[in-house]
Amino acid sequence: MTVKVAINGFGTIGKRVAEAVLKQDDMELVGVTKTRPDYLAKAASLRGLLYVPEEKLQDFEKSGIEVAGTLDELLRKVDVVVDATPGGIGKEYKKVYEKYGVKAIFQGGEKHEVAGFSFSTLCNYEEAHGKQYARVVSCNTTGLLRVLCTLHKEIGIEKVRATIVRRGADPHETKRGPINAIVPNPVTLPSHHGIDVRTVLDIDIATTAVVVPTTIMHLHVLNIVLKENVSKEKILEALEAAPRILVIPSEFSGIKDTAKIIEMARDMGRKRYDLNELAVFEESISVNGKELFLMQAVHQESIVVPENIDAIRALATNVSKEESIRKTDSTLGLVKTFDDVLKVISRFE
Ligand SMILES: NC(=O)C1=CN([C@@H]2O[C@H](COP(=O)(O)OP(=O)(O)OC[C@H]3O[C@@H](n4cnc5c(N)ncnc54)[C@H](OP(=O)(O)O)[C@@H]3O)[C@@H](O)[C@H]2O)C=CC1
Ligand SMILES: O=C(OP(=O)(O)O)[C@H](O)COP(=O)(O)O
Repeated sequence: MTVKVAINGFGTIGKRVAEAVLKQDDMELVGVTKTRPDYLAKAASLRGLLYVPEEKLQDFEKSGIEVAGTLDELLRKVDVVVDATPGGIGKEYKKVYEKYGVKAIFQGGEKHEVAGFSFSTLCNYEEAHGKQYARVVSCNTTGLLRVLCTLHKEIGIEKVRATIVRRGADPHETKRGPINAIVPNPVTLPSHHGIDVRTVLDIDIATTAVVVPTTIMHLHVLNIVLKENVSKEKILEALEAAPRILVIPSEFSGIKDTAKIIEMARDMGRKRYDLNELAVFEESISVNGKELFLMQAVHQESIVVPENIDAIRALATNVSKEESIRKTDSTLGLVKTFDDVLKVISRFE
């Protein structure tokens, strides 16, 4: 079965999910929507994929950008819509999705209640089968859950305390900051990230967050109390066996910060230097009895893309979790180990 997909909101997340859908042999990208007639709208129009809300038709006509139809027309043609509009707007669109009986996947900027089900592949893929709505949790929550669900399943987690160092803006965002400050975010504790984790995984977790002047990645400092004493080897074994977690051997690789991780993605030839994998610094993993510390980096613009593709399958098909991960990760070219990274980089021309 081919799942017909629409993307409402062709921005940072939407354009990446659209490209990922195009790579799936069991999905068809029917169209994407734009509200502003800019270069991305023009590019989508050249592919015959551009749909716009009815009240915006005139703006596109004036700009000479040809549209394939209205958002309502697009929704009549599809099985699933991925809503990647700015946070809070998806809630308004839900009424339209309901009207056309189309399944919808929302993003982390929406509240859990909008979908009533928050999704993270490694944690709850199977529970999504047959649902009408799902919300792919935000980039930070996706990064946290990849590690936490893996360790909870393998060893068991008693308690998590974490600090999220958030990037100030995405690279294209001109009007955000800070430019020269570290901002408590929020100053009253805890931050929303731990609360968001609990919409998927019922564990004792509390998080704090600060925003810093960088655009490329978030960084998490995790302190996890496990249910039993562990060794560093056991943690490494669990993380290396899990999909979408890339352990970075900082010592010999020379990769000791987020700038170097992004340089690695550039050397790999990743489009827009995307890194769908969660990057865990091997050197940071330290264990004392049941207590584990580690640091990990999240490429905020791309980490949720594989989860969106899995969410489409989980809602609209009977494909198993393992098969969906296999299809998604192989089509998007995800790597499992640092040796795989080296193999990709060594293909330089
Ligand atoms: N950026 C990030 O790091 C991450 C974001 N998220 C979440 O993903 C969601 C989308 O964020 P992001 O991609 O960054 O946002 P962007 O602002 O980059 O993209 C949103 C797009 O939606 C379009 N849009 C705006 N208003 C409307 C509307 N009323 N109807 C249809 N389209 C509209 C805009 O394009 P135009 O108006 O030109 O058509 C814009 O390009 C949010 O919930 C966010 O919290 C999740 C993980 C990471
Ligand atoms: O950090 C993010 O989400 P999160 O902190 O809610 O996990 C996303 O990158 C979106 O962040 P923004 O709301 O600062 O644009």
